[in-house]
Amino acid sequence: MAGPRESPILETNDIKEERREEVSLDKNKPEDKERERERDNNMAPPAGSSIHRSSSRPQLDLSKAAIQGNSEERDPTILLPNQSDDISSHLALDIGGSLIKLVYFSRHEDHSTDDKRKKNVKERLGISNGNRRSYPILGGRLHFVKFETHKINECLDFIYSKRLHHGGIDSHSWLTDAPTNENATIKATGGGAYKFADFFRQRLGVTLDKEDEMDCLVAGANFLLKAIRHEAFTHREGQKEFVQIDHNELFPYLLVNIGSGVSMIKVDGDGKFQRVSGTNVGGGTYWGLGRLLTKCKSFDELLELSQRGDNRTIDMLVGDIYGGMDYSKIGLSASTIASSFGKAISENKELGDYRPEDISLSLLRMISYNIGQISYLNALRFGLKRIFFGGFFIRGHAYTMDTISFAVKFWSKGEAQAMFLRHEGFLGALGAFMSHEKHGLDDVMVHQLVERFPMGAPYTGGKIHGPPLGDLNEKISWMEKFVLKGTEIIAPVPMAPPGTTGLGGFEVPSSKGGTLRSDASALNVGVLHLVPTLEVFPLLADPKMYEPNTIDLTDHGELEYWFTVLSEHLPDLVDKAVASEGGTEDAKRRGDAFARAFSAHLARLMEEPTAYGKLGLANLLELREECLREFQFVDAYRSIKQRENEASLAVLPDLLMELDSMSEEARLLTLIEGVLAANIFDWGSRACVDLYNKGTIIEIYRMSRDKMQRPWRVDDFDVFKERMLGSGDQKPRPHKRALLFVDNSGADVVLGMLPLARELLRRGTEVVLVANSLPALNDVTAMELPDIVAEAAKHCDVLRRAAEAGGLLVDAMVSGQDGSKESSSLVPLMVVENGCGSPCIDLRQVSSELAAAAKDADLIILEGMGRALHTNFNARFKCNALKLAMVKNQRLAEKLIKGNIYDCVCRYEPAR
Ligand SMILES: CC(C)(COP(=O)(O)O)[C@@H](O)C(=O)NCCC(=O)O
Ligand SMILES: [Mn+2]
Repeated sequence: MAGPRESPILETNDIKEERREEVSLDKNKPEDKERERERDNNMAPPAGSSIHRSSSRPQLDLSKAAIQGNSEERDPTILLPNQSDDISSHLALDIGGSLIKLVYFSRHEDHSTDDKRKKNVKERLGISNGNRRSYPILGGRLHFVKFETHKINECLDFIYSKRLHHGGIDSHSWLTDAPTNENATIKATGGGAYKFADFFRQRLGVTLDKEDEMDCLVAGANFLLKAIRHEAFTHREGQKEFVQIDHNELFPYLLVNIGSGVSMIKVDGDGKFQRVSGTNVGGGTYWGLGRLLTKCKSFDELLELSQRGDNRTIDMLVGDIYGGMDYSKIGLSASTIASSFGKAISENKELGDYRPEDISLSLLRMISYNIGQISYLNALRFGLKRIFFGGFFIRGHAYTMDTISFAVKFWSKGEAQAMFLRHEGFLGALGAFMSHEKHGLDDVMVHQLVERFPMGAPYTGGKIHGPPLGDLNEKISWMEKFVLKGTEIIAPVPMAPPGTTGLGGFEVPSSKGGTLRSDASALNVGVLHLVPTLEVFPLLADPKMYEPNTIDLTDHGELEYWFTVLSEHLPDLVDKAVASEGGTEDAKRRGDAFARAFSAHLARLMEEPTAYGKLGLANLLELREECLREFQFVDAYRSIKQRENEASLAVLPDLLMELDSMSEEARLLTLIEGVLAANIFDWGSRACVDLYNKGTIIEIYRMSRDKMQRPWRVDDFDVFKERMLGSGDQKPRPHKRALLFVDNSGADVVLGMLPLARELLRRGTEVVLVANSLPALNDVTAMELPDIVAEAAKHCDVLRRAAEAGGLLVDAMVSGQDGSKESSSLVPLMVVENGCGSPCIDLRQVSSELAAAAKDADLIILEGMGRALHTNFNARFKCNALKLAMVKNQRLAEKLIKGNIYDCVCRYEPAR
């Protein structure tokens, strides 16, 4: 492979053009002044971030960061207008004795278009930053990669190929056209920051800016524990359980970092810590001794071996001493290790007589127990109850974690708790990254980070093929390669070249027979997307207690069932996706790669459900959409959605006439029935898709409505009706504002939710239609809704006036036809995006637009299985809430409502 100096620089002319445009912004030209002003107006600082620009040190300045881009785009952008020229702060390194850990930040170019809907909504909702957008994904991402230290050249090649030493090839920004800055610095910690300083200078022309290792470890751990929801977990008897850590109760704790050696640090706060102990018996000891004793070629190989080992052949157990008996008086079972390697003294055997597998396991247990015990003693010394273990010795290895947990539990008699970190090996590197003054990361909140698990690796066969991470063609051929090999893929997230350890490589032999998987240390850390505009939905009654998922996938039967459902749905989904892109050869290739990638994710999760953090059904459904987007399927159900919208809009006038002829009470019931009946149009449900072959949309809609019979399986309609219409002479005050979380396109939104919205508007309630930011199945998106509303408004004065008042019909030429001239109130109808691209909704991470709309809302209506049943069924709100859905899955119906497929849920819960 070419050395760093000779590596080609990957750059296209287009990129250069765009950069030039940005660079040429001339403050003296009037049009440029205008652009600059607009940019300033459009980009408000992310909520809660304190903004300073450092005077001299390199930094990643997130102040006035704005998410921009077109929602059709794969990688929308975060624009960092205040980013200084020196962007070497994109990268930080932790160069340890065995491994180099690398954390880097990437971002993407802006291609924003102005969206009138957004501007209008923001004006109405009083959001000042007129152009701030939120997406489930965006251009600001933190990546985690590692290399073996003795392969430092690979690390340098990687840094060079991605141009991380002076900005990053992903960051097609106005900043990166600069030639390599000879004064560029890279933050680095670990002993190698000293040892390899000259090497980095010679090879990359950069200076390593050294940061203290302990400072970095603590900063990294504190960041992870505060900013990432499912970071810490316990591990007992092979079971991982994520622990929710309250920020206010985080300190003090003991941080045990197990690298080559071991450090034990008492952490009392941000930057407040003391190294209280350590041990020289650590990861280096295991690897060093193991290498001598087993002839293994790598740490991971040694760990792999241990998985097939039996330490009883070497360790002296209590039972060996007590004739197979427990020593129960002091609480020791016969299987307890009395003396590690103790059997070797009493037997007349040579090294070659022992199996390397057994040696490796014995060694692993010896070192893990020892570390667990010393950690416990130090926790005891300072009265600490929580011990977090980090460092690459652990490598997500179940046996290691179980052994350490056992030691801590055993010696503390259950008083202290051992916890592990998903990003265990990256504490130092993250801390070094954070050490850049005011790059904004220290202000990041849990809800602003979204972790994604892309296939993403551009590497095969141990070589960097470039272009770097994210290139579609590379990904596809990478997936195809595994077809040719005819191998089962069960580790979908390799992110570093095989030959490095931990994160990657299908090439690494499996611990389980012939299948290919990432090595034993499968770390499963994804890419962290920073989305500063995400917020917690303000109407949640108790955000800390909120759990979006209803179905618990830790139940293995449940997990198996949903995996089968999703796998069986896959061929049909691929057909739709390929057809949506014109059925071209390219689309077929991508479709195939998508199917493989998603199956690989499923298989990986089936093997280890907690591999990507806590797993709920919503995560699985979202993963599928994300995976489609990764292979650039913009909207698989586009044409189905269009067809169903048109068919439904054609019958809307008749429905509205029918409704208008009814009494108030009958109308409300018919409207709710209509919503439930129309929720049958769900292309994610196997049963429903089978139904669609049996008739036209309108026929199915009629059939569904005809079958509506009260009482529904969950039926709170009468309570809702009372709140809406009152009882006797008492007329209740109308709701001020209702948020309607809409679901599917076609009849669902046109014949179900829009007529309900119209009723609310008529009663003087402002209505906000809340729709997806990005497509998911046949769900309607916020981008599509204004056109649908405009069409509907042609047949309805109420909708037209409200949509005009809400700024939805700026361009539409609409004239009313339904003759319902009554109550010409000017309550607005608005559309906001929810910040999601999934059939479900996690209300801990919604768009700032939705959060703003929620401020004045006193009624929310959640519609559909995804939003009201799979997620949020148990959610409680500060305002009145109505949950409406038809259950289109037999198993869910039985489990959730003890009913049957096509049963309905109308759950009304008054404000808490
Ligand atoms: C994906 C869905 C949640 C979408 O339902 P919706 O929110 O549109 O009502 C639902 O179709 C579903 O759970 N499907 C998988 C189960 C099945 O095929 O029966
Ligand atoms: Mn849906």
